[in-house]
Amino acid sequence: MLNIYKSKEEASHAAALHFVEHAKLAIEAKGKFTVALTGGSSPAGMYDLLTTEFKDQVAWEKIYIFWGDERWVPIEDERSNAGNAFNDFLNKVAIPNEQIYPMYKDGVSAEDYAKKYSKIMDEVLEDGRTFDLIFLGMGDDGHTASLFPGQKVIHEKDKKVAAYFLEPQDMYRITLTAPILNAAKSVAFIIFGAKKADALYEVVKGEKNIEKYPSQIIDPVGELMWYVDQNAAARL
Ligand SMILES: O=C(O)[C@H](O)[C@@H](O)[C@H](O)[C@H](O)COP(=O)(O)O
Repeated sequence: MLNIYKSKEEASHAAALHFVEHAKLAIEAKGKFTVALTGGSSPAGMYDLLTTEFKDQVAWEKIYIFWGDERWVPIEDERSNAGNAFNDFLNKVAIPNEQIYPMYKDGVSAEDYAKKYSKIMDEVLEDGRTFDLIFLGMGDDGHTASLFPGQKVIHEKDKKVAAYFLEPQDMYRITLTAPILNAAKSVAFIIFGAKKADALYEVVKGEKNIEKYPSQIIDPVGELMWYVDQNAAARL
């Protein structure tokens, strides 16, 4: 369901509520909530609300945090999705450290850690592959997670987690793959800003072309929610 909000603040509030409500349902049903965070700057407003207005509404000790993708850089690096999430969110709520699984580890290769991350998912997720909730951002080129236009990883069907060298960014990326993203009980896109308007139009209304617009791949067995502001939705 595509929800268009007047501002990114309103959209962030709705996305934070999505987190709180899905956490409550999952914890009531099975005593835990597994979520994969997106990277990028779009979740910042949601994190701010989860650590203030909504902080007392979540049983943080029952939450298990993964990531949808990561740049293969140390957590201290300003480009690190995990590093940013710790600074903006995880250092401010009481999730047990052993329930937070950064998608990066010093001293191992991205490829080896992709295999290890897949094993961690086997241990923590009830069937090794289904998240209760996955947040995704979208680039102005239509990528999501680290599924970038023209990259072979878009078509990965076997590995749950894949790592590869992303030429245009001169860095390794590690990412959940389409089968895992689409196995989720709930997927929520968070997309703001006019520079995303063309890509969002192509992803939602354009011709099917997952090579060019990988976000089109996202079609989860569960619900798909879009939290977008009117600037990003200008062409819809
Ligand atoms: O590691 C990453 O870059 C992200 O996971 C990526 O998929 C991000 O969600 C989009 O690039 C949007 O980024 P912004 O939210 O910064 O626009």
